[in-house]
Amino acid sequence: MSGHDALVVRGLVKRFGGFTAVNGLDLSIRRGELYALLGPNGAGKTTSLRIVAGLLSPDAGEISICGINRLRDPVAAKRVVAWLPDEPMVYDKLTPVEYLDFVAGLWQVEATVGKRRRDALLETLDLTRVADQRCEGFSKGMRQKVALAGALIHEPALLILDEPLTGLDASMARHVKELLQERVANGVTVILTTHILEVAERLSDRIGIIRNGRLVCEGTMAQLREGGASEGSTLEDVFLDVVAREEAA
Ligand SMILES: Nc1ncnc2c1ncn2[C@@H]1O[C@H](COP(=O)(O)OP(=O)(O)OP(=O)(O)O)[C@@H](O)[C@H]1O
Repeated sequence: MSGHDALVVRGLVKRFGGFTAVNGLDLSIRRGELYALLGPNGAGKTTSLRIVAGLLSPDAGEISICGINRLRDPVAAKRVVAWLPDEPMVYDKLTPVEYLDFVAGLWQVEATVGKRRRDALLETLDLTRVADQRCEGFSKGMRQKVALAGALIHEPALLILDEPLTGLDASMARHVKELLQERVANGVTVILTTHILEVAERLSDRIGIIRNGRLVCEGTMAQLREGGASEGSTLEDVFLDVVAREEAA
């Protein structure tokens, strides 16, 4: 495995009883890349990424995160990765400031550094005006942004987001997209799943499509078009074409 890649996954398998949700997944994602992992419902995206984030154990396979073996050195791997689920949990009784200070403390971020990062994240995500209000009255989108700030406070090298834009209004979605692009410009690797294909098309450097727990197609938008789609086709056209071809095979 290459120590230079943000993520290398080889032969990943996950079974739930007799059902194989991830079936020999291979992925290589470079540092500083924004990678969109797409696939139909139930394709195995969340399961695969939960394994990478250390929340599930695989039945087979190898995972390297920034050169760290995920399975052999889980504590070191956990320090460089952040996982944001589609319905993140934030503590209702805490304010965003208290929540971010708490998370920074868990990661043992030095206090002045943590405060600087916290204030910058609150500003970028347009949360400053609610920074001292308890999260209990917050909308889903606001909670998602607080959780995203929490995921970033220890400055992970690899950020994995499951459906980060679902349920966000246009302005909130823009803040999140800008934050992700800014992180990627600074060398952070971002992997996201989304069913909003225009977002994947516009934001990502590369796109992978999985079906039945396997990678069936991967590349830049230009490369995906070369794979048979007509000139000017959108990611939605490519995606539907790939899935239809796989189903027919
Ligand atoms: N804990 C579990 N127990 C049993 N089956 C599971 C479990 N978690 C996931 N699965 C099954 O594994 C398959 C893959 O699920 P997963 O959530 O990874 O798909 P996904 O690609 O993220 O789908 P979606 O786009 O709908 O979120 C599905 O058939 C799902 O029902």
